[in-house]
Amino acid sequence: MLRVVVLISGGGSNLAALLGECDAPGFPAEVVAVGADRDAVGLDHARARGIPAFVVPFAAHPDRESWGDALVAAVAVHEPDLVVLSGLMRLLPPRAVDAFAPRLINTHPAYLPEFPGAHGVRDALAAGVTETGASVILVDTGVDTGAILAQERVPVLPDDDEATLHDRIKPVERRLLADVVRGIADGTIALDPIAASSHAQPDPDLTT
Ligand SMILES: Nc1nc2c(c(=O)[nH]1)N[C@@H](CN(C=O)c1ccc(C(=O)N[C@@H](CCC(=O)O)C(=O)O)cc1)CN2
Ligand SMILES: NCC(=O)N[C@@H]1O[C@H](COP(=O)([O-])[O-])[C@@H](O)[C@H]1O
Repeated sequence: MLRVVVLISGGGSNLAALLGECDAPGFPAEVVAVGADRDAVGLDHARARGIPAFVVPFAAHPDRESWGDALVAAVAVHEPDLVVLSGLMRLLPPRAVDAFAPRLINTHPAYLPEFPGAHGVRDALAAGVTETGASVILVDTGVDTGAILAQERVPVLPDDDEATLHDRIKPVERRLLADVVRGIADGTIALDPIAASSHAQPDPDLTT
């Protein structure tokens, strides 16, 4: 059984969907803990199931690296086989990436490398594209520059706003994430340390 720690920042709807997948008989993974960089309401999805929930407040640390070190320590307690960033709205500093990679993945609501960053849905709308997507990637020291493990196109409709488009993207994200976690657990997806190496140029902002 693959031991998974999920990290979030917000409502955790994608976490809730993964928890539901884990309930299915034969699903080869279990969420053993959920963490956040702030007091995220989504942690209640874990608490309601008796799954350990923890907060490592970014604001409580003098800099990103020290926050990252504290996060690594809090995650390591749970001895994960895989760390899933599912709505963690905080860039991990290089030491934290290196502590977890290549068993570190992220879901993003865009068809990477299109629209990376904190506002992928908003940016797709602003660009006026007729399609965007969802992606699951390995996490490296860049911003959404890791190897792509799964992605799928999602249409943008003329009357979409950020909420309606994001609501169309999320179910695709959830399915892709479940498929990737299942694939990692059953060995059909190999997390290649080379592919996951920090080949990206570290984002200079990551050390602030
Ligand atoms: N080292 C990495 N860490 C993280 C990555 C990554 O690719 N490399 N992905 C993010 C998730 N994400 C996009 O998928 C993302 C989230 C947040 C940001 C960002 O700029 N955050 C700001 C704070 C924004 C805020 O407070 O609202 C920051 O960290 O300073 C960019 C991309 C997870 N971590
Ligand atoms: N760049 C990172 C990013 O935008 N992540 C996105 O935040 C949402 C979290 O929703 P949730 O808290 O309801 O699961 C998800 O769509 C996730 O892909």
